[in-house]
Amino acid sequence: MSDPDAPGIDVRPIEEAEFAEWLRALNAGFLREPVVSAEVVEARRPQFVPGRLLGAFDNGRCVATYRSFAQEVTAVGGAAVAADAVSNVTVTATHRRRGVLSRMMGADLAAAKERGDVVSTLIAAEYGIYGRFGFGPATTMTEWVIDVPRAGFGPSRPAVPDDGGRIDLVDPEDVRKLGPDLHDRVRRAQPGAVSRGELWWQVNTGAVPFFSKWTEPFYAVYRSAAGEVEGMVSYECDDKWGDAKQPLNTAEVNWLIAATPGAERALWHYLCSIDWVQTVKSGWRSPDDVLPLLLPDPRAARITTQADWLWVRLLDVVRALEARTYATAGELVLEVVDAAGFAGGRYLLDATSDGASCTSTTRTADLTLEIGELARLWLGDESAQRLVTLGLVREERAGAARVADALLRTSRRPWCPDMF
Ligand SMILES: CC(=O)SCCNC(=O)CCNC(=O)[C@H](O)C(C)(C)COP(=O)(O)OP(=O)(O)OC[C@H]1O[C@@H](n2cnc3c(N)ncnc32)[C@H](O)[C@@H]1OP(=O)(O)O
Repeated sequence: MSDPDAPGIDVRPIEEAEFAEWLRALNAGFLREPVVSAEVVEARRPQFVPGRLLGAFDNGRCVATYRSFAQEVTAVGGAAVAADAVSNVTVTATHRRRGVLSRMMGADLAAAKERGDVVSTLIAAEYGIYGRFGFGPATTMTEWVIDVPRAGFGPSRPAVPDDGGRIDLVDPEDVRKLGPDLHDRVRRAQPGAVSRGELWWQVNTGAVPFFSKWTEPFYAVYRSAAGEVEGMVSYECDDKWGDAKQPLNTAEVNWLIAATPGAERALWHYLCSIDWVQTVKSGWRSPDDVLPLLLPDPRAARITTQADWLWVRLLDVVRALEARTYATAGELVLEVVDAAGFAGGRYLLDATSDGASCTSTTRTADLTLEIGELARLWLGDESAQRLVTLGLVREERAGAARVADALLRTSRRPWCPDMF
């Protein structure tokens, strides 16, 4: 596919023999050392799925990369929805702003629609990139830094959960064995969470040399009094000491998952009770994580990052709206505008406590909105009333945004624990 706007630049799915060159271009696009060892190429080879890795080529050199893969994202209520997850998007600096991303994105979204994927998902490097393609920020992420001495646990607290459970350090093999089932349980209960393939566990426990550098983290597992694995955390410490021989370690959480409130509380208490650790960095958490309130003094937790996280592009409004549950019963007519032509139309959402139906309708619309704004509402994170105030949703019937919020919003905010 050559394009009149960028003559000579060929955008197409790559061949497996081009994978190493594609990885080199990926590194160059992310401003990382533009070389890839044979070992890393082999470690990443499972990511090569025919047709799902796009590249742009100019004079035989790869100058842009784009990868999509099959994923499930959890809708409100727990249904797993088929997603086209987008990652590894780069256009080399020499070829930027000549429409190369637009061509790759157009081809991938069309293929995803054709396959029957309900949504496309991604984590955006920069806020301004993906809105034009119909994506909307559907979840938010918050990072906290905890000043451990100020948190108020005191030095005497043992790291034994107060509910009869226990915490043990385990090895990477244990994580690969115990993690997938636990994660499956967690993500199916968490709107906005996404599936993790087998490769995720290998990469994140150092079983395959995916990155040029790897530091082995600590892994701790929480088991309930009944012996069930209910929580797991991966964290690193930096072995820092001050001039006056005072311990100044930071424990930085790579990821923490918990299937029960008891496991969640116990793992944070554990992290805040490790001798020598003065600071705990929470990693990417839900904006309404209970973390600060778990501390005797919640002010010891300071927010260091708060930003958009999972972006969603609805490809099939009917299936997306029927997949989720609703807080109450009600009807809403949505005029959805989608310039790309994938999912626009006027839809009647009829929600009951037993499920919802969504059908094309000719009834007068209650709300008019772009497809990306519907993505913000889909997982319940954003408020239709706020979007009306922002001029991003138009109320065609007075009070319709309030009805939308009553139907769509959730008591806990959606969250995607993963970067992909
Ligand atoms: C899911 C992920 O992988 S996120 C990672 C994204 N990658 C990066 O950030 C790496 C560094 N950046 C890049 O590789 C490139 O600049 C990309 C991929 C962001 C954009 O690629 P390009 O080929 O330059 O984009 P393209 O020419 O198709 O741009 C289309 C439109 O998007 C706009 N746009 C592109 N990038 C940005 C940006 N970072 N911020 C705001 N607008 C942008 C362009 O201005 C253009 O707008 P227009 O149609 O009004 O003229």
